[in-house]
Amino acid sequence: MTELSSTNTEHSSRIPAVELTGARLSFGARTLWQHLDLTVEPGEFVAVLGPNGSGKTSLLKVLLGQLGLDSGTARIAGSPARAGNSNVGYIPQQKSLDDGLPLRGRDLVGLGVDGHRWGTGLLRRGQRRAIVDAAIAEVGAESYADAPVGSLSGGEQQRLRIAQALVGDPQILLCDEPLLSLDLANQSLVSSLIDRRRRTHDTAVLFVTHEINPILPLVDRVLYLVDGQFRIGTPDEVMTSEVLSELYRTEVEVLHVRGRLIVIGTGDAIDALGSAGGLRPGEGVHHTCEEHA
Ligand SMILES: Nc1ncnc2c1ncn2[C@@H]1O[C@H](COP(=O)(O)OP(=O)(O)OP(=O)(O)O)[C@@H](O)[C@H]1O
Repeated sequence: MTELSSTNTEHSSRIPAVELTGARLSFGARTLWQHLDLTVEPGEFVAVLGPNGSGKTSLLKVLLGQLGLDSGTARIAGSPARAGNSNVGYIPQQKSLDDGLPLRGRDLVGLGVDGHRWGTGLLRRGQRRAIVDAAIAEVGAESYADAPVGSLSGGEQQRLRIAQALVGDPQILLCDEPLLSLDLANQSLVSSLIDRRRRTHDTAVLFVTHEINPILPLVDRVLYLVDGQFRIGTPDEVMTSEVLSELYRTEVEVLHVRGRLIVIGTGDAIDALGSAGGLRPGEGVHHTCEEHA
């Protein structure tokens, strides 16, 4: 397998937010990915792309300590990946919250406090409230934080989920398609909240998406998974006709149209969305690229 890899030299002396070494994950006879080496530096924004079933969510589950690797290691901020790690914030795939759910916005955010670094039950009520209020303010959700979550729009719910993921002050944020079913304005708002967090707190971001165009200006590197193969590199290294044709083992064309990339020939949802790229010259491309056999 050929893989591209790159390192962010700017941060090279710090403990990586994520380190996967020789990682392999399979279910039964099917190997989702193997020989995966990925180091994500603090403050780095990595987009995880690939067709349905390529193992993107499973990768997040490994980092969340919910799935074990078949071989290799997964480390978060220098320690083995484990469940309940307060260094990890997680924004799960968006599911609309039930209308009748007896939960206010601030209760949803508060769930992120429990079991985190402050320890369950150790916080005084006032401290807990201050932490939750700060997270709500960080995403600008003050005006609806006391409303039942089921009554809120998708964009409002998503802001609260981000607050919930950030309330534990994580060093890494794992996002599973956080823009799904949001309109363009909310996609932009949610992406910029996540981007602001990594810039102000040096939080690393692993962002699973089928739609790279809305986040392309933010992306440092792409991990592109297809049918057991993968490539890692900057968007302009990975999002090319040559690399994607090799990955998909069929002719794939990447077109630059009005500042976006349109990918033709992959036969998956990315085609239908008419996106999967959108390189803007000079943005987020500061890495070197090496090839490994
Ligand atoms: N616990 C499990 N047991 C067996 N197979 C599993 C398990 N979890 C995931 N899989 C399979 O592994 C494959 C990868 O699943 P995963 O959810 O990681 O893909 P994905 O790339 O996130 O897909 P999508 O883009 O559709 O969300 C799928 O074929 C899925 O059915």
